[in-house]
Amino acid sequence: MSADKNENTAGEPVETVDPVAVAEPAEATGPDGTEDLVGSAAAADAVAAASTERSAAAKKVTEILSHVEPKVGVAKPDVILTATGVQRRFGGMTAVDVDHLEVQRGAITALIGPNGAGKTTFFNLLTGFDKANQGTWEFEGRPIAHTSAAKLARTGMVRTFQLTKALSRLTVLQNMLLAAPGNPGENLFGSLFRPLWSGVEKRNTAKAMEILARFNLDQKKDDFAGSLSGGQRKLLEMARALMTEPTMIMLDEPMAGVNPALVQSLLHHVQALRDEGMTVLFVEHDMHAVRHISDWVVVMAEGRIVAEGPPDSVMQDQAVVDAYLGAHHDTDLGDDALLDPAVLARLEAEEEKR
Ligand SMILES: Nc1ncnc2c1ncn2[C@@H]1O[C@H](COP(=O)(O)OP(=O)(O)OP(=O)(O)O)[C@@H](O)[C@H]1O
Repeated sequence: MSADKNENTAGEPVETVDPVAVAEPAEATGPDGTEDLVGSAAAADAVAAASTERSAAAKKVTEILSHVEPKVGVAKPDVILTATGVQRRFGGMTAVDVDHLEVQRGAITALIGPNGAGKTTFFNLLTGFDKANQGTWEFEGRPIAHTSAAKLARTGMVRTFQLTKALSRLTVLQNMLLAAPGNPGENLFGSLFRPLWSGVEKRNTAKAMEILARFNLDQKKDDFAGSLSGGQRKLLEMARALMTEPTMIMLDEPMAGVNPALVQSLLHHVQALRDEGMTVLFVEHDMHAVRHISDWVVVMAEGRIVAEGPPDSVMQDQAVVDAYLGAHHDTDLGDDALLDPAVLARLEAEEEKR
């Protein structure tokens, strides 16, 4: 998914959104070089150990979803987000044509599909970054079809953004503060009242540092965001989103540009969001990631949802294999061998020595 796709080339109006989010087109994520998400052998062991155990939250959501029939548009027991009859056309081409989708609260749902399937467009519609030609959708039972991304964030649904060039020139901490609700960029009038603002700033700084520590980025608070590795950038994107204390977090390709040796660590962080009670929806091309952490997978092809269900059964669905792999018969739909904790611990240790 690229930031330029957020723009509507059909010349139709797109709602004004948070300037943090759309300052400039995203640049490619960081180099594939050394990353230090896992700072020590002990930390690597901890991540590996955690990845082998399924959390209570994971087990619970798996149990709940095991009673849901894996068929397109199926009703879920505890829905946080619903989309119905959503269509988005560009000229004569229908990019999105979704009859019905329900997203289960507290689950990690992956949105996958081949290139051009409509994932980005659907994701942009859901998150208030584009307008549908028709359709309705609800978040927490409230209609959100005409709600901007900034307003959505205030209601508890937030999406991550690839770090733009402008944000890369700010420090890690400045990035966090800019993402805080009520920051001076969002409310210039408020920033005129310095004493009032400085109280907010102190609280926001404390909150930012707490979140950065959780992602092992607190030591980097004064570094320019642009100097972070690919994996650290992805963590900063997640950290920024958490500044709004969301109930649902939408992740834009969380594994893109991340050194494969450190994907496991990132996956662990995404799972932790679910384990804390957040609902996660993510668009992703990395099938290992999808298989490993998703509780539910939604597959798009040619604008429509062609399958949905638990990861293992969806990946074996013939319609998915046909639609998804039509053009790429050699695509690996998630070989778990790569996720073997021992292999990963070794890769991470090697990476650390470099
Ligand atoms: N702003 C736009 N103007 C015109 N056509 C667009 C626009 N955005 C997307 N499309 C078209 O809509 C279709 C769906 O694109 P979309 O980017 O949503 O797919 P995707 O599944 O996210 O693909 P990828 O995996 O490559 O990111 C494509 O044919 C694309 O060319």
